[in-house]
Amino acid sequence: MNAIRVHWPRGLFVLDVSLELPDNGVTAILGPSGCGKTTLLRCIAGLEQAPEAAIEVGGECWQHTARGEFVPPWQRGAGYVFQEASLFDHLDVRGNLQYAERRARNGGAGVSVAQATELLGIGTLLGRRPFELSGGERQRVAIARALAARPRLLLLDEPLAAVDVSHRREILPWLETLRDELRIPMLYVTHAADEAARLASTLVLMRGGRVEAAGPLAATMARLDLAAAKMDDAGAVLEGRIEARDTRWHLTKFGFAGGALWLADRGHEPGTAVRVHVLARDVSLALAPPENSSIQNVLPCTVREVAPGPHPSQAIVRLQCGETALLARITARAADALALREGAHVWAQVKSAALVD
Ligand SMILES: Nc1ncnc2c1ncn2[C@@H]1O[C@H](COP(=O)(O)OP(=O)(O)OP(=O)(O)O)[C@@H](O)[C@H]1O
Repeated sequence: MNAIRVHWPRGLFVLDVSLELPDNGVTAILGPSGCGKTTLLRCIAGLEQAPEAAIEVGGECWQHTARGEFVPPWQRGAGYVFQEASLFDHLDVRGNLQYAERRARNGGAGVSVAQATELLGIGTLLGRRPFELSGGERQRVAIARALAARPRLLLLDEPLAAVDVSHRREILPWLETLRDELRIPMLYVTHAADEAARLASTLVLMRGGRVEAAGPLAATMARLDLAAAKMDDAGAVLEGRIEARDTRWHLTKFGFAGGALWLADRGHEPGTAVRVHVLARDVSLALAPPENSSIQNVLPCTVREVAPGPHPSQAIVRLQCGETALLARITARAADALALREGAHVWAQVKSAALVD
């Protein structure tokens, strides 16, 4: 476990965070603009010196203000990837990676320049200078450079914020590869729930300088007591596998602990482990299995909780579908008409769901 405690009043804004983070996998820090995500990351990296902090990573103390300890950023072994790749323009890609490798600490994760190059698929770019790269390529090089410094912890501050949608699609699979193949814990700052849904195993929700909630991704996303449940992109994350493909209709069957959904086929072979993000606004409810409906995906569920939605006309419902939580956003009038209460049996109609890619 890594322990992070930071208290920093900055005028009207107070960053007040106390977190325990796992030693592996991706922890997403999700929150609206201005909630303190970047300041927290910069404190962990040592780029900011909070007046009251205790930061311990991988058994090393990086800062302990009460004991007067502050390890400077270059001795921390934290890899940092910014929103916009800050590469050295006078060096080619190889030179950028070698620079990082020369500054690598002993004892960090064992990733050589060659491995970082392969993990990010940038072998053909090594001779190019940064101005000869696309936005997505620059960001992949920036991530490889952070890895070549053999970090103990990889800090990613909205690495996809400055790239367009097609480049996001290009970079995300590489981040998944890092997550699956390296044993470096990653802290991934974002304000996009779908990025967190795709990459993270742990979710930290921040609001107004504080941690609103932290815990396993799927369970935290399904909580109705958090502000995130009232956002337009509120939804549940389902983990499962591709079970079959219907090539005639270009559909694929996704099975999870609770049932199965038919989704648009993205070419995954049966057996592939995937995640699906089902937005609450795409789920409607019925008391009996609907007949003659255009909706293909209907799941038997039990109501666990009904809470007010983002607008007084709306309600948000947490459902249990087998072992899996689902969220539905419906009108408050419909919730009343269906007499939805905890324990009620309903049929959830999933209008649309997407593999998170
Ligand atoms: N140098 C500073 N002095 C005082 N307050 C600051 C300073 N820099 C940032 N802030 C304030 O700290 C708060 C948190 O900023 P921060 O950049 O950490 O938020 P964020 O969640 O990363 O936002 P975004 O998603 O927009 O990047 C903001 O309210 C900001 O106005």
